[in-house]
Order: sequence, then structure tokens, then C-alpha cells
Amino acid sequence: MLGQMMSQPLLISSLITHAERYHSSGEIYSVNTGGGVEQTSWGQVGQNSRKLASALTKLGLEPQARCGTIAWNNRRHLEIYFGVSGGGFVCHTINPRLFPEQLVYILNHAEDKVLFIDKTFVPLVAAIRDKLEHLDHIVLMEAELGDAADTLPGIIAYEDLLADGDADYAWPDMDEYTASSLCYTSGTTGNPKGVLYSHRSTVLHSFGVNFTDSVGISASDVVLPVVPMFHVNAWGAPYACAMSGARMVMPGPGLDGPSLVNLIDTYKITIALGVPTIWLGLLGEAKKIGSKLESLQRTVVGGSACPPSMITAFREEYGVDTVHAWGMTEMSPLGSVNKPLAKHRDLPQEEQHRLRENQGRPVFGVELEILDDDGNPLPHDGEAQGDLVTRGHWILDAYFKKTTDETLTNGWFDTGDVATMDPDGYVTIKDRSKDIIKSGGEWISSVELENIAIAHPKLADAAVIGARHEKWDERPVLVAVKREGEDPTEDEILSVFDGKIAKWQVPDRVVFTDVLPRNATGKVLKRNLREEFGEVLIG
Ligand SMILES: Nc1ncnc2c1ncn2[C@@H]1O[C@H](COP(=O)(O)OP(=O)(O)OP(=O)(O)O)[C@@H](O)[C@H]1O
Repeated sequence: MLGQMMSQPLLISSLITHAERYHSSGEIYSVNTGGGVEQTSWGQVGQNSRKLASALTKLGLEPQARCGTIAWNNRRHLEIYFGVSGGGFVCHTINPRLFPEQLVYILNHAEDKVLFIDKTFVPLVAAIRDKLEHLDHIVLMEAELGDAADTLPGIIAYEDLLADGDADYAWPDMDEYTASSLCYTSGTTGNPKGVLYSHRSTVLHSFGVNFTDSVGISASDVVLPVVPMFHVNAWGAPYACAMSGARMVMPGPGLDGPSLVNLIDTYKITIALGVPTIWLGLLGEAKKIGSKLESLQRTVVGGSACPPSMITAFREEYGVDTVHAWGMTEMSPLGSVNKPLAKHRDLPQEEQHRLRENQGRPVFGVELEILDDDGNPLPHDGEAQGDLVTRGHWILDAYFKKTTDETLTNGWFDTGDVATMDPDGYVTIKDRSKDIIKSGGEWISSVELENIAIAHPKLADAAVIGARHEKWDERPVLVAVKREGEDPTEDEILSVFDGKIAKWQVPDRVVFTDVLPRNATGKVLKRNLREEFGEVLIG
């Protein structure tokens, strides 16, 4: 049995303590709700997070009380991440883009006692305040209350709350399995479900993010987390940056193409993380204003499938490496990352590029398996498609307020994705099991068709659904959004599939629409598309 030193608990407070001690002067730039930029440092974030923990304790919060946040990526949100969890409370990040009824459901289900909000969300919260059953305090993430004092009586200004905190507050000791944070799934396939993370799972996940063959954030990086802090903790970037000492740029509410290009060029961003739709907007903008995105070394893309045409555009036009990653809320979220192996170095460039398109290999700490309908493992031959299941150090045991038996099957979590795995462990997500198209007993991947369609120069966006078919049960239909000023015909669009896939996989029809319905994290809501276009092949 080894001694005390090696059994020190893995706590979130240890991440911020490390940042405060060893990269105290490391800069953090934060865009506030008015568009101005504030500069702070890891040392200041550390100090403020301790004051916050102390102030929350003085407010009388019980250990493990949930503290919600409805906020953009900014420095106060960063302090709340460390202060709330470090103080032994649970940091519950909430997606403001959810419908008000969903917000009420989540806040009541989580039993949030305190809610931290950005100024932008005052009207949103005022409209639902009466329905929040457990809420005792609302904190405005500003120095002064302004009009919010009238709109939300009793609201406290963040800086006033901090002023009550003790600057030499000592982080409490606790078991590393204590809950530290809570996120709800984005509700693409049903009601949002709560996922609790522990201190241990969060610290281990940060190591996972920082592996060289993963996102690999280093002290010399300048990191732009475009992925919101309410979307699975910005994929763990805030914790991983505290661990490594990277400089951070928090983009605030401006996530449009021009704002992002400006931040990348001004702050010499080296790594940016976000979902594919964000990068589509950014690529268009960079071209328009002639930016070369010179400092940018890599974009980390996940949340939904990254179209190969985007990987090519980043590489060929800007020399930026796109790192395709896959995961989900239930996985903290990191599951797999696409990085090459030594043996790939000798392959022709084209082949190397093609290999970068799938969702990559499991990171140490995560196990992945593919199973057939009877739950038996399928071969890792890159061909066999099955249900992707997982278990590991930062994969959930049970949904919040549910049991393990209701969440796992034989100790594994079913991701709801259908995938193949090759002998090196590279995973290709074919579809979500609910979206895969079952045509006469054969499976067609809607993602594969979308990846091809989106490269059509006359299309701005595309999604493929299975529409009901009298003979084949289901057939693919492409729902397409035309690029501004273009008016392609159905045949013109379908020609994009020529020679790229078998003829029987080509969509039966193209239907045009103005905009694709997306959920609060930017994923296409295919069930809405099926409701609208699911019958277009009948009669
Ligand atoms: N790189 C990727 N390529 C393809 N799909 C991805 C990728 N990254 C994430 N996904 C998809 O996103 C899913 C995880 O989404 P998330 O955890 O944000 O919530 P959700 O699953 O959409 O919500 P809900 O479970 O409530 O429907 C994965 O299971 C997968 O289908």
C-alpha cells in the first residue's frame, strides 16, 4: 500500500490552485456582453473563485447545492466553474437557447438554489422566475445591477457577492467522487437528461483532453473556446487550460463569423474549438475579408459530423489542421480524436487526408465497442456496423436521479450511435441509430450522404432523412438549402453523388427549404424534418 501522497484526491480546486501558483500571470481575455474586452489572469481567476466559494458558503448553501449558470463564455463564468465546484457545490451550466418550458423543467429538475446570469438573459429569466420552485438567489454577472434590479427584484450583483468572500479562503477537502458539475443533454432525441460529473472524472478528462494525441493544449497555446461553456463544459477546455497554463480568449456572445475572425487575428489564436456550423460561417467570412487566419494551427471540430470539404478548405486555403473529435454529454464529452499513426506518415498525401475524416480513435480512459442487435461484439474490420457502446473513467454511471440499471446495459453505456471500427481503433460514426435509413434491409448512412451533398457549391446546408417508401420501407431524401443567389435544379444537385456512392444509395429526391431546424447546440432536428418531409415519396 502506497502512502498519502499518491492517494491525494483529484479535485477541481487542484486545477485552479496549480494555475494560480505556476501560471498566475497567464493572460485571459474576455469579451463582455457590451462587446468590450477585459483582461484578467489565471492568478486573478483563482483568487476570485476562492472568494466566490467563500461567499456562497456565507449565503448558507448546503454542500452539493446546485448553482445554475445561464451565461456566455466569459471570465466570470470561468470563476464560477472553479468557485462553485471547488467550494463543494455543483456547477450546473444551462443552455439559454432551450425553449422556456425546457429551461423551467431543467432548473426545477436540478433543484438549482442559485442562478448566475449574464445581462443578456435578464428578460428570459424574468419570464420564468415564478415557475422556478427551488431558486433562492439570482446573481447578475456584472459589477452593477442597472435595470435588472427592477426586472428581477432581489437580484445580487456578482462583484458585490465577491466582495463578501474571503480572499484567503482555503479549498475544502472532499472525496474525489463527489459531484462537481451537471449538464443536461441537448434533447435532440427526447427530453434533456441530466449528467453529473465528479471531481475525479473532470480532472481525468482534463488529462485526456491534454494528451498530445488528443486536443493537446499546451502552455504556449492561445485557446479560443467557441463551443459554449453551457455545451458540455466547453468540451472541458477551461479545466484543460488551467491544467496546462494556456492563454485563453473567451469570446462572449459574438459567435458570428466576423467576430471570430477578428478574435483569431487580434489575439493570435492557435487552437479554436467548435461545432461544424460555426466553422462554415467563419470560413465564408475569412474569405470575404481576406484574412489568412495566420496564427491558427488547428481547429477542434465535434458535436456533429465534420464535412470532409471543410477539413479540405481549412487545410488547403489556410494551412489549418482540423482535428475531428467525437463524444457526447454522457462522456464529459471526449470519446475519440482523429490523429494519425506513425505508419500513416509514408502514405500518399491524399490517403493521409482521407484518413483524417473519420471520428478517430478512443482516447486512453475511454473504451469503445460495437455490438450487433443481440449485444455480441462485431469485428473491428472497418466494415461491420453496429451499436457503439462505451465505458471509462469519465463516462456516466447513471443519469441524474436515475439508477445505473436504468442507464447502463451490462456495465456499458449505449451511445445511440451506429459506427464501424477498423483494426487500429478508428471509428466512423455512420449515424445516430434513430436516423440511419433502412432501405429494403440495407442500411444507408445519412451522414455519408450529407457529407457529399454539402460540398455542392450551390448549397448552403443539407440534411438527409429516411422518407417512407411503399416498396423499400424507407428511402433517402435530401433536404437542401440553396446558397444565396443560386437556383439549382434537383438533377443538378443529385449529380454531386455521381461515382461517389453506389447508385441505390443516391437520394430519391431533393426537397428545398429555407433553413434547417436546429436544436440548441446546433444539431439538425431530423425528427422535425421527418414530420415535414417524411411522406414525400408516398402517393
Ligand atoms: N464528430 C462527430 N461526428 C458525428 N456525430 C457526432 C460527433 N460528435 C458528436 N456527435 C453526435 O452528437 C451526439 C452527442 O450529442 P449531445 O451529447 O450533445 O446531445 P444529444 O445526444 O444531441 O442530446 P439527447 O441525448 O438529449 O438527444 C453523439 O451521440 C453523436 O451522435
